[in-house]
Amino acid sequence: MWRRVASVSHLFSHSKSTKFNQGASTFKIWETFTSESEIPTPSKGSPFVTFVLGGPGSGKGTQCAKIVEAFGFTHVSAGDLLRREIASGSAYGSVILSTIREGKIVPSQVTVELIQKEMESIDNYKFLIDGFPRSEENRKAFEQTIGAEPDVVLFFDCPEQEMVKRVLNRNQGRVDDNIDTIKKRLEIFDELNWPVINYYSQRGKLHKINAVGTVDEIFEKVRPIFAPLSK
Ligand SMILES: Nc1ncnc2c1ncn2[C@@H]1O[C@H](COP(=O)(O)OP(=O)(O)O)[C@@H](O)[C@H]1O
Ligand SMILES: Nc1ccn([C@H]2C[C@H](O)[C@@H](COP(=O)(O)OP(=O)(O)O)O2)c(=O)n1
Ligand SMILES: [Mg+2]
Repeated sequence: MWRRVASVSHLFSHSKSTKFNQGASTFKIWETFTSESEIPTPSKGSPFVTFVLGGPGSGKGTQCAKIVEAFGFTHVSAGDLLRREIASGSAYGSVILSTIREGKIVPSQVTVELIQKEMESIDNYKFLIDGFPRSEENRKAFEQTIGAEPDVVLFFDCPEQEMVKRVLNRNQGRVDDNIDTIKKRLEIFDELNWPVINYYSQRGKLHKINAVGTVDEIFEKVRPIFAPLSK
């Protein structure tokens, strides 16, 4: 069952009543997950949550688009939600912008609240949460606020040099896609990502994917993970 155990609604003005905290009919926590080759079978009405991890430029967003197409997931990108918040001119926009520009991680309550609102607004039960959790703080905030764990965690493992090359060629006009910010992002990624990876590895939820190769080659490594799910 998904339940909100800590309210962060003081950060944003919206209703406290959510589809995630309305009782036993909603969302299940998968406490154990024993085999890396098996995924839990989702039941209609329960969310199937996949966290998508990897450094900047490792190909998370690109692979998410392929997974959406093949398996009918809804893509929820933490970075996109934060950029949307900046563009909306919200009170938090300028703080989010300066945090991203500095290559740092936005406070977890802000990001989790945005993810939660987005999930609540979507009429699907299969979610890809891209670029989250980027730290143990992120991970714990999601658990505490939403009261759930992911079913599957993908980790796109990519050498730094390749990530830098891809980000510098990304051409999306992002404030963090410059060499100075990338260096900081990679340092922070190196410092904060591994505890999250270890956590999910120990819980048998982690699928580590070598992210070097063509987009299609990488997707062929992703596909079998979700093959048991129909679209
Ligand atoms: N396998 C790949 N090989 C080469 N370039 C790639 C590959 N996957 C993605 N890219 C490109 O690298 C850049 C970063 O990819 P993206 O999916 O945005 O990564 P992330 O979301 O992890 O930062 C994009 O310009 C994308 O088109
Ligand atoms: N969980 C998250 C996700 C993103 N952010 C911020 C900090 C990140 O550098 C930016 C951009 O994230 P995004 O996932 O879009 O970046 P990449 O696709 O990995 O290049 O957003 C965050 O603070 N916390
Ligand atoms: Mg991305």
